[in-house]
Amino acid sequence: MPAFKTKSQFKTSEKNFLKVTETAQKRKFIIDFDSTFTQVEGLDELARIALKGAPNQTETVKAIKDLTDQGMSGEISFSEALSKRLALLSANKTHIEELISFLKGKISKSFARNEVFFEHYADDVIILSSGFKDFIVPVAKELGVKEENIYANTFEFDNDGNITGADQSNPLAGNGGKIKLVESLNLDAEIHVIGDGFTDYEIKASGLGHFFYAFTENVARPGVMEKADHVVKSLDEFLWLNHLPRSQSYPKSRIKVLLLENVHQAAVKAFEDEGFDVEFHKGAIGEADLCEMIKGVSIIGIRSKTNITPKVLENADKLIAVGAFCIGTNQIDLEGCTERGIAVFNAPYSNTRSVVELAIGEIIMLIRKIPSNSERMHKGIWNKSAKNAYEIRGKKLGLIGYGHIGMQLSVVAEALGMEVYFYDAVDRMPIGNAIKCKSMEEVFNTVDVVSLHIDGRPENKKLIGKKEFDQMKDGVIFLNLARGFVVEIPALVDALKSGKLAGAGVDVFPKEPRTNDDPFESELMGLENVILSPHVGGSTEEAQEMIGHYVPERLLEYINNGSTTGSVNLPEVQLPLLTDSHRLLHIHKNVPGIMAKINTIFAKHNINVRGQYLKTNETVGYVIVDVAISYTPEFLEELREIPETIKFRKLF
Ligand SMILES: NC(=O)C1=CN([C@@H]2O[C@H](COP(=O)(O)OP(=O)(O)OC[C@H]3O[C@@H](n4cnc5c(N)ncnc54)[C@H](O)[C@@H]3O)[C@@H](O)[C@H]2O)C=CC1
Ligand SMILES: O=C(O)CCC(=O)C(=O)O
Repeated sequence: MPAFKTKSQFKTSEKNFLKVTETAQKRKFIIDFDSTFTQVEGLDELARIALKGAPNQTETVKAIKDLTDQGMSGEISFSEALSKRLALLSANKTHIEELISFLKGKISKSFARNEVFFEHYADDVIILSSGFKDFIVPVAKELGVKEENIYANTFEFDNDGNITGADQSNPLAGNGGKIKLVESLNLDAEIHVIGDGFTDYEIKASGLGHFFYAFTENVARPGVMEKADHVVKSLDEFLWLNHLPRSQSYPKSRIKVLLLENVHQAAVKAFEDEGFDVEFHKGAIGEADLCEMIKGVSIIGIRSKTNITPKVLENADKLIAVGAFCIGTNQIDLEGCTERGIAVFNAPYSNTRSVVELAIGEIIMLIRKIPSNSERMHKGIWNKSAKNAYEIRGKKLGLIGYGHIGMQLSVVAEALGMEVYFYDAVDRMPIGNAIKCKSMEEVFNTVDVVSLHIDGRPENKKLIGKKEFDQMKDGVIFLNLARGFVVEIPALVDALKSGKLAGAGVDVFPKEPRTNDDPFESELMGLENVILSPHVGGSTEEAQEMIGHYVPERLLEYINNGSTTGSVNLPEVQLPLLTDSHRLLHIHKNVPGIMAKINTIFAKHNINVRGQYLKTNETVGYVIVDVAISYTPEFLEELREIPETIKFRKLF
């Protein structure tokens, strides 16, 4: 799904609507080029290209960059910065050609996705830059800026095409150049200036501009930001503030995404590429801190150790969606999320194989007594013996929980020659030759290896205790790679010490450290033939990368399009792409008569409905309506004010 609308996706009706909603006041938009229209500074890049391979390249490029920064932040005068930079450049016309093609790929992301604005306001967009027309014109024209509206310096060349300086007759080559230039234009309009530098602010300060917007998508200069009427992280924000045609109904740079527990960088990139305001933390966050951090956050990404509790939700004033970058969702108050219309997504199978491989590895290691052998070897003790070491071939594996992981483990274990027995709370079809048992006890009485693969629902707390260990055969191997709280640890310790269990593999614990800097403690530490691992069943590069793509895709589909595919708590709806309409997303309490109320409001306002979708579960209903663009704010307000409304969003 394309993240943003392209120009061609804005049909005539939408453009007409946008025309109607324009303010009567004539506006001109004066836009800076370097680090605003493009992500980079043209002269810095020209230096990099021209000095490629030169012995002093690094120092000279740095010196030029420093001068750019000093000039932009107002530390030295503009003309001083420019003349010093030109003196350091050893560039010619060929380098400019290379620069142009480089800059075309470096147009600021929020500019590139808002071609509709440049098209609509072609007569009113002015590029005003202390850079050089030689490279600005071809790049700005990419978005339809008119050449006659581009004001910048021009290079001077010698006969061999080498840059020798700047045309000094151009007012932009000197101090206060932007002010002089705007003055000369005699613009009879409300002037909005957008830029990242001090000279952009000076237009407003001189009284020639009405508003100054510090543009921080590429570079944030505190000295400039503090002077601004508005600090805008993207062009989307500027367009939204001014009710101008744009590709995002609400600027993504104002939507905060909080990613915790070191989720894969692919996730960070997915949100940053779309312009969201992303905050990333390596560790989990405790309830008290999270209650503060969650304020203003629209999307949160967690793994298994951050608890989204009722108290956290009480503080979640803007939360739209939760992404669990794992399988389990027991750490999330799902009921609370549903009541608040917060969509929860997880990654139901991206790490399944990783857990299965670890379980197989641990079964082999434990049945061969490798942990105790290895420990002795590290102490210099050689004890070569076959006593109580076995093959897994022909042994009986018992699975408690026969879901995604249980089933895949069943297949792999059979391929290695094990016989599989399983018990699941739900009537599951056996895969391969696996044998379904009627109870956990039946499994425990039968097998040589017990492996837990149940989920973390509250009823599973302390599912396995003394009684269950007693039901197992003597000398069994026991694995818990599911959730720590499902096993009574003192009972497990007793079973290991008494020899009832011959060994155990434990990956999950009732109390796990929140970060890698916190200590781990457990009564299981130091016991013979026990493998302890720090909840890494799903922690492989492959699984984490897959999850890092999968979960953001679900979240972005929901945020951008309204689709709830894969949601664990909201009714699932897979929606078509939105074209030439506005989409209204209404989550409401699922009570009798609610649809009648919604439809009455549509009828009263004579709304032209282009598509309607409805799905419900026991608690909530999710209705999505695509409408023609000619509706009124009162219509939206009435929908929002239906007492049963939980959440209401509009997308275009
Ligand atoms: N150690 C790790 O890093 C990882 C741990 N996990 C844990 O593994 C669990 C299982 O994952 P999947 O197989 O993908 O989940 P799943 O939802 O596909 O399967 C769980 C199965 O357990 C069954 N079940 C639940 N309670 C039961 C009970 N008391 N008795 C019998 N059956 C019961 C369910 O009916 C279901 O079939 C996850 O919920 C998660 O807690 C998952 C991934 C990584
Ligand atoms: O990788 C994690 O943080 C959690 C893995 C897990 O337990 C799960 O996927 O449910």
